[in-house]
Amino acid sequence: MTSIASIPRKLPLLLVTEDVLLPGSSIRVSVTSSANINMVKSRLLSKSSLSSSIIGVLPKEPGQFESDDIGAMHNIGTAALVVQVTGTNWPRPSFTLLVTGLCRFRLDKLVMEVPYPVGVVTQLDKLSIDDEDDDENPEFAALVENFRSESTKLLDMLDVSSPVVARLKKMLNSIPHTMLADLVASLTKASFTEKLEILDAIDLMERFKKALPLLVRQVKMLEVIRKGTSLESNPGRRMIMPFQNIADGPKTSKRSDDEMDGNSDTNDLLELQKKLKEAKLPQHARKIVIKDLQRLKRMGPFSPEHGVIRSWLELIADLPWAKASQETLDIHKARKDLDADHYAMDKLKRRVLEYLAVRQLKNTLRGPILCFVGPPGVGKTSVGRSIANTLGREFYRISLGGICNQSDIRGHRRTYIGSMPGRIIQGLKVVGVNNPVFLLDEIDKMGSGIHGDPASALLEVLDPEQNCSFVDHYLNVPFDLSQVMFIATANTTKSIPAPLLDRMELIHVPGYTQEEKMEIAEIHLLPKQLREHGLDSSHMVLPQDSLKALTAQYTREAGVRTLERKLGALCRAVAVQVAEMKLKKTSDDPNIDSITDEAVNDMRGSDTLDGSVDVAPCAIPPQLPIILDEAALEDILGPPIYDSDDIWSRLGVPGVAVGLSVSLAGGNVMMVEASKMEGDGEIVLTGQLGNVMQESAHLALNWVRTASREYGLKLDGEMMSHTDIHIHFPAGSVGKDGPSAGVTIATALVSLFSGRPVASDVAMTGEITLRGIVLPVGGIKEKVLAAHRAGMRRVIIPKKCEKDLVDVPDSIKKDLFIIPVSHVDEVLQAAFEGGFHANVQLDQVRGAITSKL
Ligand SMILES: Nc1ncnc2c1ncn2[C@@H]1O[C@H](COP(=O)(O)OP(=O)(O)OP(=O)(O)O)[C@@H](O)[C@H]1O
Repeated sequence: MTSIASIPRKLPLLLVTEDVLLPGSSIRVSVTSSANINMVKSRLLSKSSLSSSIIGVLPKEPGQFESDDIGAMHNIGTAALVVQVTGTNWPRPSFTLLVTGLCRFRLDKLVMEVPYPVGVVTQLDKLSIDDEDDDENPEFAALVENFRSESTKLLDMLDVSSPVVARLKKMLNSIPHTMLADLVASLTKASFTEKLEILDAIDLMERFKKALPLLVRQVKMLEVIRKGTSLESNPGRRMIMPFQNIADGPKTSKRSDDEMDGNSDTNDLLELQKKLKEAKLPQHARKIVIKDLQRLKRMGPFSPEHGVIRSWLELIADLPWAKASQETLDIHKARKDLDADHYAMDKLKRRVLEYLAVRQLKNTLRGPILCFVGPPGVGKTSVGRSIANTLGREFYRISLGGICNQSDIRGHRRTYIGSMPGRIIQGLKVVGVNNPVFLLDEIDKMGSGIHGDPASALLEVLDPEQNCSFVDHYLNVPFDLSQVMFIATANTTKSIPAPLLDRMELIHVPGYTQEEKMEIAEIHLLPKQLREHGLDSSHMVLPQDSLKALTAQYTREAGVRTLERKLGALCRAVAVQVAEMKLKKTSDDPNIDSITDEAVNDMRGSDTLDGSVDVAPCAIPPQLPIILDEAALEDILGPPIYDSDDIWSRLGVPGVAVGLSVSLAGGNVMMVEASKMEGDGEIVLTGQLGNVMQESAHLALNWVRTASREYGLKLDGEMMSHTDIHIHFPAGSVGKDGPSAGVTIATALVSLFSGRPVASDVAMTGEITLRGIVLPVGGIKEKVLAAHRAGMRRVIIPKKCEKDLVDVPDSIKKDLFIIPVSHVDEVLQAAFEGGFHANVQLDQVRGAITSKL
């Protein structure tokens, strides 16, 4: 049976209420309690050695099956080999184990109780069969003899076409008596207590004495049935399957509790059948479902496939095959709703309305999938939600960030343990209608692993030609997704696979200006936060100056998510004060209707509150509304995190210039610091620069070296060979790349070698060539906004990017002096106070080059 000589001293324990496993026999155990599930997951599903498949099966009194109560454990159990694990993880974990008993053990002590019990055990039976106990005791010998002859009778009455019976029949005389009693007892129909007594009989003689009456009873019962029902004509119906422990005999002998179980199972099945009927399945699905439902009815509840087929049928019954929300598409209402929910975002709103208008006219969903691209917190997800609201459709967000398997979209095949449907089908089950708005969030963050590319599965989902018959691997029946409206969001388009990108219409949602953020905070975020904290404007006022300080000094982001969080923190602080005031009033006058004690407790995180205790004494109770001035902000949120002055303090030193960059989080100002020291002519670049940025730094240095004579810089070959140049980009832990810092590095170097500081109110962006020509770069709107946020007055941009300024709000353009340039010389003229004059002859040559561009 097994090649091991002894069982491990420590065994993970499986608590079984359904049956008693006797050594030599096999049973199926359904695993549903949390301790047993934990044991299966951590011992059986994750390990594969033989010793990890040996577990201790401990019988547990049937009445206590709901709990994992360790106290209810029996102290004698059966060490068992787990032969098979089947089951599913979805919709809830449920496994069935096929276990074969090896030998008895005594539980000495528990060494672990959670997440599943592990005990130190003493083996009670031998595993080897060669050293038989001698049968010198005549009484014992007679008992065994009697037992063998009754066993022969029993086997004679069983169906020999069963391989198990045939094998036992052949082996009966050679089965050692140490195993005989257990083996034959497991064939008989006996109660839990009767079998437990056999398990507890450690002494062999006692074991035979306990097993013999059960055997005799079984033989007699079969004889009666045989006579009464002329079973000779149909012997096959009396089949007993020893290793499956279905020692039921003919159907007529079924116990009444079994029948009850059967009935409840039948009721469940009837209910499932009814649900399936109501689900109005399409013809192609109905055929498959009927077939599987028939199979399920024929199957016993312990069959390994039972749980799998049942979960699948339940999913089919829950899916919205024919259920849809009533759509209410009214362009005027849509415009109103979008305006009411979101400030600014004009371009996005316009495109969304166009999209909806075309849908209304054509009455179809075919067309590009809208993809909102922009930094975090600019409202991409919430616009998706507004679209669903205005259309009267259900909204469901599918987060794609980090998924890297095709099965996340398309599901696992049903043959896998723990298989489940993909996120699309799961979403449909949750919303319960077949025409929701699905927001595919963070489509740019999908990875690609060894188990297939999720992007290719998504292609099928988004393709109107194919998605009317989308096949999820788990469902394995086509589902029509053509009524689902998909909207995607992304922070960048760089990491979206080209075929997916091709299928989507990109709508860029840029970051907000300081003023826009303040408007959004005032109109949307603050009222929302007040509402969520049970407050209103009669409790709290945030003056304009405080709001300005909050946006400028406590947040630095393209969107408004941190701003919303900070407003939430202010509301929480005010809520505590208001609650305490009300509580104080209540304790003074119990008739005053007040906020509940629990609410105050919640806000303070305190466990108890019994009237007089715990209320922090308010020296002077604040007057309502509480006005949050800048000092109050500092009290609640701590000192300002961003000081717009810090950038100024580092300027005004030769070798420092301010550049502009864009990241996923929006635009940023970026300092470039250059310094020189004695050395061997090396150039050192620090600040986690990518390859393109490093090349750009070398290029800028070479341009400065070439142009040094014309600008009168002390930078000849002799000097360079004794000088090291260090260029640093602060915020060294943040990776940076791209060519757009070219002009900033060149300016910082010219400033370093000329000893003249760059004007402190100038920020710049642009790529340069070896000849000093300034090339266009991306992200102009974000960069200009970042410069404005940082308090810069002048922004140098490549001339070819002038057209991108249309996206910059007029209020910002009015505040800034934007200088378009085509050559580094123009950059230098603008960047240094009073300009930076080159030699006239070279100026003319350069003028000729740039005019040709
Ligand atoms: N223009 C706006 N008007 C009103 N509220 C806004 C606006 N922009 C953003 N918000 C609010 O900011 C919060 C964050 O927005 P949301 O979660 O939609 O951002 P997102 O762009 O989807 O971010 P992510 O890329 O991180 O998913 C929401 O509460 C949203 O209502």
